[in-house]
Amino acid sequence: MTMVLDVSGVTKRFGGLTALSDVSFSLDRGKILGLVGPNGSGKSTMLNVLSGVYAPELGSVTLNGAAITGMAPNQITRAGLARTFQNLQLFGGLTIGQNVMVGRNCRMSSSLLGTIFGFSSARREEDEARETARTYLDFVGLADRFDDETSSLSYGERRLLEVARALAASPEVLMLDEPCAGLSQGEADDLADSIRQVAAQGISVIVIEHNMRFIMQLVDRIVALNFGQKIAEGTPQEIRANEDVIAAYLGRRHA
Ligand SMILES: Nc1ncnc2c1ncn2[C@@H]1O[C@H](COP(=O)(O)OP(=O)(O)OP(=O)(O)O)[C@@H](O)[C@H]1O
Repeated sequence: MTMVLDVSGVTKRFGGLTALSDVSFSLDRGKILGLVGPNGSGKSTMLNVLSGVYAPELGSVTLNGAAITGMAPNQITRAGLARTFQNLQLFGGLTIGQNVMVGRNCRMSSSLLGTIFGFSSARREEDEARETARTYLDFVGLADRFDDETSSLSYGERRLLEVARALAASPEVLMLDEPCAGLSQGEADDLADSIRQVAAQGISVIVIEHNMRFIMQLVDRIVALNFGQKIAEGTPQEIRANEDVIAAYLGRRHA
């Protein structure tokens, strides 16, 4: 097994609130990890730390052995971590294909001027980005919609478009924040198939999701958080039977 991502002792505070407290876990190449926990347990904060939105007060994150803690989000994407967002973040004024090409931008060296003045190197890169975008749109079943307006997509299709855009960055680790929100069970099952194919290509995946059926059938391992602390880690079967996890979910529901 090759470890790709190592999260060690991460603590993140917002004023007096400790959103993450000394959280550690690691992720091997081509494996799928589920991050679960009740509302407010720190899942999104962890994704935001990993993707560079927040710098942690303590702890470190390494990707292939190199520290990425404290890097800016665009540097982290270039280093190999790409993500989708809980609240969709698509560009409404761009076509579906252009939205995916934006995701490829971090791998392009041409300047905007080069593109505007039609330099041949810029044109080549743009052609390559277009091809990459087509490949990933095909992967999520949207290839025939390349030139359509983003607004023509259903909510579920927009989620798939976000996944295609993140994949266009050629990540080593793909992070999905509640990818099933707004999807039908059928669409969620199709998405699970696509994520398995992503992992089979050697890309590691971290997924936050409240849909437990989806998580349990999809992931290799689960890290469970509660009040910012890691309370359990194990296979889906182990987590399902873990008393601390059960108590965390029941406790929040009663509260
Ligand atoms: N920018 C912020 N400023 C202040 N507090 C924050 C901020 N972001 C998150 N928090 C707090 O940190 C804690 C963890 O929040 P986080 O969003 O990471 O939880 P979560 O597990 O993703 O929850 P949910 O499942 O509801 O999305 C919560 O108490 C939340 O209110």
